[in-house]
Amino acid sequence: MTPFLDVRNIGKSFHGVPIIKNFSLSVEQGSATALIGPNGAGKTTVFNLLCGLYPLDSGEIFIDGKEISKVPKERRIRHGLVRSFQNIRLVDHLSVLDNLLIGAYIRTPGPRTLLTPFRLQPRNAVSRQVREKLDALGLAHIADSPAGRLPYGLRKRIDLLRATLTGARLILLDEPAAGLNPSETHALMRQLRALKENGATLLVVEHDMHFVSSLCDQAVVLNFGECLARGTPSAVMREPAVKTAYLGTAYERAQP
Ligand SMILES: Nc1ncnc2c1ncn2[C@@H]1O[C@H](COP(=O)(O)OP(=O)(O)OP(=O)(O)O)[C@@H](O)[C@H]1O
Repeated sequence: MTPFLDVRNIGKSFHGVPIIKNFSLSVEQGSATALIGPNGAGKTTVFNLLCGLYPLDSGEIFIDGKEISKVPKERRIRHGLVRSFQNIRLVDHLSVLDNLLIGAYIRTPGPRTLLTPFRLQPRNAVSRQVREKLDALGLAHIADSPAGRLPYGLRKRIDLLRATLTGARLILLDEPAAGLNPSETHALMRQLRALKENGATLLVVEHDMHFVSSLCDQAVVLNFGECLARGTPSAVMREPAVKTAYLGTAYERAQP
């Protein structure tokens, strides 16, 4: 089976220093993969390369069998690639519904539709569909609230819903659980699992290994820009090389 995301031997240097070295990654559709590793390992750089923020020095990236290595960053969304950032990027003074309409209208761009989110045209079928999506998450009651007034956990979920409304098929998540309390984490987890069940493919950078184990089918460990281990989250965390990378050689010496 062709992987949905196929990253082949990518490399990137900054100022002559190799940061990502011959890194490959294969992700099946409808699965969740965690990209983990110690600070400075290169996780964010891999995300930036996937999004097209930096050009690749070497290697290729395919989404659903199509090469996107040279597709400009703003066009990658057409291939179903979206990124949900750790710092939420909602428009605070707009309502939840209007924020979501911005996501939904990215699927149907054009001068006429671009005006619609800002109430310059009558509400239409898209708005009804977006309300239904909110309702399905049990969030219909916040549709008309200004996004900026919501608690952080709800803003996070709206940000994720907006990303999915763009027609996203591959969602990159930057530390989704950071800053959430346990009940917010649980609600976000449910939303992410539902996305997976509906066929979305998730790639997650996350330090919370409990979250990773609950959500992800595979974990890929990056260290100094290279793949150190891959497998199920629990299997990779048992690997001595991974423990050493996270905790230093002192950890290994302390083991019986
Ligand atoms: N634009 C850039 N120019 C120069 N060096 C960079 C650039 N982006 C990243 N780096 C360097 O690349 C290395 C990897 O950084 P990156 O942010 O990808 O790591 P990370 O695994 O995401 O770390 P963390 O978990 O701390 O966020 C670091 O040494 C960083 O300083």
